[in-house]
Amino acid sequence: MSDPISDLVGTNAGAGERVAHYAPNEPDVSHGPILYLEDVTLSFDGFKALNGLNLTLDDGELRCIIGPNGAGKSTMMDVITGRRKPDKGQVFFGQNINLLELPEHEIARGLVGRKFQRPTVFEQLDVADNLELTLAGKRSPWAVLRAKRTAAEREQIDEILDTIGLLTHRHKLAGTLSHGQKQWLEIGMLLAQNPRILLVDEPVAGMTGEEMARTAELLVSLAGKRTVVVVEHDMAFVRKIARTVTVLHQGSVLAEGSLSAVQNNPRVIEVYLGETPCSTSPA
Ligand SMILES: Nc1ncnc2c1ncn2[C@@H]1O[C@H](COP(=O)(O)OP(=O)(O)OP(=O)(O)O)[C@@H](O)[C@H]1O
Repeated sequence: MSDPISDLVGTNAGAGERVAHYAPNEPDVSHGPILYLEDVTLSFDGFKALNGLNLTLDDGELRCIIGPNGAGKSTMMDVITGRRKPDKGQVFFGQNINLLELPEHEIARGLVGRKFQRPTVFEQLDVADNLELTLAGKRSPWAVLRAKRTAAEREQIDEILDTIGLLTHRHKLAGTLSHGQKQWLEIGMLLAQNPRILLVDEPVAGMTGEEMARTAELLVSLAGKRTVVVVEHDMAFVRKIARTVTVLHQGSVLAEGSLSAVQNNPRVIEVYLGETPCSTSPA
């Protein structure tokens, strides 16, 4: 009978130690966290956009990241996704995968998915074809149109359509969707790549109140199965979904904890000059 451990590859221990094995993309989350950033610094022409940043995310949590303009939020996401390499520091996925050693395209494949603020769907393809394109890793929209969908692909597409609430829109051209529906489709396209961590940048900018509420439900429903990181300025939305909130300022963590704890933190209040996140109306 085959031993499941011996089917896996990779080891993170020296000779004589008890050896733990992991498949190449399988993070060791036995201690809880799925992402560790330690003392990460990244400078642009001597200016430290990230300055000794420490951040730990637990596997399956939903984390909101807030911070004033220029705090380093986008740069942090660039580092986590491998788009930029820091000058200094460590970035680990689980305890065993050094993200600094992986190119961006490998990180995107099953490890970390990133959704940028503006939706980038294929407007001339229908909703299901958009999902198929990312699911199958097919190289072009033409390949999707030509190739026949397998039963497994159909099942996966249905599951994602159900998750993002677009089952009844499967045959609609993506270009005809509302802004909110395009954002959900793009989240679905990320899900099709099956990332363990989802980074979502300002998901509700430009959405109606109803779309915002559905987006909150969607992101909350994704946590648990995946780790979800939401970078958001809209405090009404953060209030709807927040568990743990991290406040970035000048490239490092200023405060972290429950939303009410960070809102009442004098250093946070000072940084926001009494505006958001402390003076927005209750949800
Ligand atoms: N390519 C770059 N070259 C020079 N400076 C940069 C570059 N990218 C970012 N910065 C600077 O680094 C700092 C952090 O920028 P970043 O975009 O990460 O902040 P942010 O928190 O995402 O801000 P915002 O909320 O406005 O999007 C800012 O002062 C910004 O001007």
